Amino acid sequence: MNAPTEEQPLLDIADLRIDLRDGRTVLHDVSYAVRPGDSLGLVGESGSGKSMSLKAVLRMLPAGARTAGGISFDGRSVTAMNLSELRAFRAGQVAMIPQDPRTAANPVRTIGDFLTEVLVRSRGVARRQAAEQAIRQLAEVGIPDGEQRLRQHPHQLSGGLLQRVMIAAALAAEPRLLLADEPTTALDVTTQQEVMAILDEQRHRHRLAMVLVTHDLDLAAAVTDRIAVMYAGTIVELALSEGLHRTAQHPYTAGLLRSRPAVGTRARPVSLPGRSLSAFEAGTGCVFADRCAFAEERCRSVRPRLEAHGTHLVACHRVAELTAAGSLLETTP
Ligand SMILES: Nc1ncnc2c1ncn2[C@@H]1O[C@H](COP(=O)(O)OP(=O)(O)OP(=O)(O)O)[C@@H](O)[C@H]1O
Repeated sequence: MNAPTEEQPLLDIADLRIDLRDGRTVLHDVSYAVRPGDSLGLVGESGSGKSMSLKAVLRMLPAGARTAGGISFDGRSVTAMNLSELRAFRAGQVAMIPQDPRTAANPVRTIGDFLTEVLVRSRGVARRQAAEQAIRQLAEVGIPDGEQRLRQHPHQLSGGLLQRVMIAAALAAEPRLLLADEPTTALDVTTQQEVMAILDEQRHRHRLAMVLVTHDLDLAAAVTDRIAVMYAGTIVELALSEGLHRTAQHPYTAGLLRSRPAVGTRARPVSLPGRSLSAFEAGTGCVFADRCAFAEERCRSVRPRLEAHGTHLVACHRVAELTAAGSLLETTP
């Protein structure tokens, strides 16, 4: 279950909880670790807290939000960093790949300005040298005509090209951790695959750790080592990505898998009943109890903890009996 290496975690999240200014809890009991070069997918429906948990790492939460629990990077507490430490952490250790490159890019500035700004301003690199470096970085993400691209504005590039520019910009600062929040959802399907392949290749080449937020279990399984399935502000299952589509142990993970169109089978997707809850809407019991076909009395009153079951971590009172009979994906209530 742990990453194949015994290295210390680069990012270590322990019992993270976030309450908004109005008192609503949006994240609770979230723990995971990512080691250097390791990648984790945070998967779940809308509102489950995936983006919030990335924003917490960067300390970019909505004003007035309160954080409890630990977020440490390379052994240092992110929550305890002062402003200049935080600025250095954001500029040099961690990079965010945005969801929609068009919203993230400044429309009036050239791609060249965007890519060279950090090098010229913060690192004192000469403009010509910074441009040459930017051209090399563009080539690395599959943009061969960099010299010309540097003179262009964001609207002159397709969404796919612009997202490659964002990846090049993220890598320019030589970060150790990439945070990617639905990095391909704003792109068309074929472009999505190309951009994801480049991100994956670059991540491996530079041995970067990555946390990838997505609602797409198959995408997460293809490019991450482990997957944390989130529901209502918490992790309900954490397991190795490989084989998760066969070995899901939490009823929510199984439901997510059943609800997606599976390539190569005749099985029809079956939607999860009801709607996804946010953390503050969940009661005292299991966060998934209202939508779970297997829920019984204790599931509605006592919250299960995320505990080891085989090679998975699972938060379900009934995990042992549900999985005893074989694959949960075949089990009907
Ligand atoms: N800026 C904000 N102010 C107040 N509440 C917010 C804010 N951003 C998110 N929330 C709330 O926090 C909860 C978690 O949202 P979050 O964006 O982390 O979910 P998500 O899993 O990333 O969903 P999506 O896939 O839609 O991005 C939701 O209930 C959401 O409404």
